[in-house]
Amino acid sequence: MKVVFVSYEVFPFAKVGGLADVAGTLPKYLKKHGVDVTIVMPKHRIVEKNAEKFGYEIKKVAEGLSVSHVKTDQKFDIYESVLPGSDVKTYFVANDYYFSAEDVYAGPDLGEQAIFFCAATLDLVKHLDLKPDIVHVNDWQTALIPVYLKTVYRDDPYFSRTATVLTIHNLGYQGVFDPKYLSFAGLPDYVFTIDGLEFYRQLNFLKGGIVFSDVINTVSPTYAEEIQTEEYGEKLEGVLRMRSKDLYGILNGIDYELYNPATDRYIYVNYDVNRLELKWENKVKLQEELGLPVNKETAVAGLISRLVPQKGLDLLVDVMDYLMLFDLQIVVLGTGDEQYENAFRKFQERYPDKVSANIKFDVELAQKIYAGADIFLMPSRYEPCGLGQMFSMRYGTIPVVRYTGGLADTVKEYDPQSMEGTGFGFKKYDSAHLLKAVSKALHFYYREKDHWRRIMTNAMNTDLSWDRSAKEYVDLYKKALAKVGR
Ligand SMILES: Nc1ncnc2c1ncn2[C@@H]1O[C@H](COP(=O)(O)OP(=O)(O)O[C@H]2O[C@H](CO)[C@@H](O)[C@H](O)[C@H]2O)[C@@H](O)[C@H]1O
Repeated sequence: MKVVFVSYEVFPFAKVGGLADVAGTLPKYLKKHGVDVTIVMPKHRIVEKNAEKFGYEIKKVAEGLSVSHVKTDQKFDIYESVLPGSDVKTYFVANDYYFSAEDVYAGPDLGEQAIFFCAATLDLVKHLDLKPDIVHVNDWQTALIPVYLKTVYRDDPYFSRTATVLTIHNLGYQGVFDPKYLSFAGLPDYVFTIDGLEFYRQLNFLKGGIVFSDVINTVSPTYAEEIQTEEYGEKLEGVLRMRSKDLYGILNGIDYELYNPATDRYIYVNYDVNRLELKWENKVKLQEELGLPVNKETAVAGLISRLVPQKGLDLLVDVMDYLMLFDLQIVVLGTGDEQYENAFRKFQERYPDKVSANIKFDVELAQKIYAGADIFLMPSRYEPCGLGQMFSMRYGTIPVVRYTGGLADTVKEYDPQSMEGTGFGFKKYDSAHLLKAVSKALHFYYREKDHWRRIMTNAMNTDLSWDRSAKEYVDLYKKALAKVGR
């Protein structure tokens, strides 16, 4: 089975959030399950900058290609590389006007960029003669591809046997633009209806993907259910309910080779489930590096996140002063909305011995926190899957989460009777409940050390690898093929 996997972010070429992790890992595991997969992504400026750091080469394989259907004179080149740690070919759509901003989501015009990328991807597929059985697109930036295929390419024999799969990593980002982009895209007017891409008189790219893809999935079973409700549906619950027969939930995994405390080259000291004492050496080194008082006994809670409303940070901000009454250090790593960046900076000023606010994007420091912290905070308002809690469990760092979406599917409340469970959490979106969950975790950390060890062991022994989920994607591809009569 031939799959073209399309994503706006792919780690390590360019990463902003969890989408990049998935796009940089799932294809490797699909390959292990016999799928012939090729990745396509934009050649963002950062891609070349990351080459040396992450040890890959990138070379031009075609140039000056026109983009079909789009009303533009801009041409594109194709570059090629191989996903590090695998033999998965990766192709890049290169255009200096659209993809040369410092930041992946800056650039001249996100709407035009996405349109250009989607249309160019289909030209790239033909130019390289990739003959895909499946085009697998991810999130709104790539969601127009199924729209193109089911409209202007409808009668093109090259794609007549190609099925489409849309994975929704985050319904909170839909790509909503002025209707005038439709003519720029060269898409027919008839798609601009309530059953198509129209969304409150605007154009909604993700909605296009939901309507036109053969099958759709989200990144956890719980989130697949939640998004069909008003509370989590982000105004798309109606169309998602209409497609519910074709809507699935497949839990993400994490890269077990890259994220392994026994071999991770970014962390201070390697360890595993049988050498947990070494984990605390990571804590001490982390405290030193961040200028916090060094004390192996003190509980350290980490938070690594895009600093946006989705992540439930208002709950944390709300209870920070109370949390500071505990013997607890809090290490934050993130960038995002100014209000949260400033809030955490202020807490660091107010509690310099207890709070370390690292307002930056730093993959190495992230690993050091996953390894060095005792507790990982993830009180999300909603969470399609969440990778942070999985990385932290793999490193024996106990998650404290709000049980929503993928957090509910991956973290199990610890039960001291059965000694089963991998973390602590709460359901109601309320800061008092977060406070209670953190104090429960601290109770076990300080007073029930045997139990704490057991929770760490349970967390580290949980299977969060991609193996299981990659197989589910293969089944999903088969369902998509059945939809096009194959
Ligand atoms: N400042 C920083 N420095 C270094 N690393 C940082 C960082 N800020 C965040 N990260 C990293 O970015 C990733 C975040 O992934 P998540 O899945 O937890 O959330 P995100 O909302 O981005 O992803 C969306 O897509 C994924 C993939 O499907 C879903 O799991 C998730 O629920 C959905 O919201 C992690 O690898 C984390 O370590």
